[in-house]
Amino acid sequence: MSTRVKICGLTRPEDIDAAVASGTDAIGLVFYEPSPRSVSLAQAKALASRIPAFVTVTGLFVNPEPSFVESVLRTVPLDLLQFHGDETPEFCDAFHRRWIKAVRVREPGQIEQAFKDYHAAVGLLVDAWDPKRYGGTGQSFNWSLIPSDRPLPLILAGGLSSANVARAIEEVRPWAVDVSGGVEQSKGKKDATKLSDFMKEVHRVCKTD
Ligand SMILES: O=C(O)c1ccccc1NCC(=O)[C@H](O)[C@H](O)COP(=O)(O)O
Repeated sequence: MSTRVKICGLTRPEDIDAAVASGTDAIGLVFYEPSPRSVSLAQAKALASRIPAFVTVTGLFVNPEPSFVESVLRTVPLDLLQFHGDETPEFCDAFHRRWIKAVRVREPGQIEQAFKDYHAAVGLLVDAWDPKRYGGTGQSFNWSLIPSDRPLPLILAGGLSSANVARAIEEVRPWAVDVSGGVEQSKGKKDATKLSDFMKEVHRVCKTD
């Protein structure tokens, strides 16, 4: 088994370099101002320029204005859009880019419904629900709510770290895992040791499988 990894919420050049060196498959840049991990267009352009071929540059949005997404796309070479709010399937599909949709899981049946509603996505990201925040909460959720029948690649997020990612992969068998807070020293600043420990755990559990 091989589980892909996306590291989300990077804001510093040195964290991009560490994430790329660790072997991550994708990097997430947050375009959502209330987040402590939010990046400006200029910052994002500079960060993206450090990311080599075959590492996916993902732009994360929460209920954006279409004109904002378009302005980001004109400036930053994004490979993939991630919609982490209450966007409709039609909205997500309007930018002529590949996209994934995040679902904040709080009740049974929600993921099954999202697979139907967002069938045009290239993946479904499942994250913890929180009453106040859209994501990056550092909280996990009840993985037994994740169905085994998955019409789209499933990306597991929410409260992952080197301490639980191996168990998460064994129990959930996701296409990919997504981490932010679990590899940070403080909000928006990644920790090179935590990052490398996280990747080692993913590679260890994938090798033994
Ligand atoms: O990272 C943020 O601050 C954020 C804010 C608003 C919406 C989404 C956000 N992050 C989304 C991600 O893809 C995170 O990686 C995911 O929520 C998991 O975060 P964590 O539980 O901290 O690993």
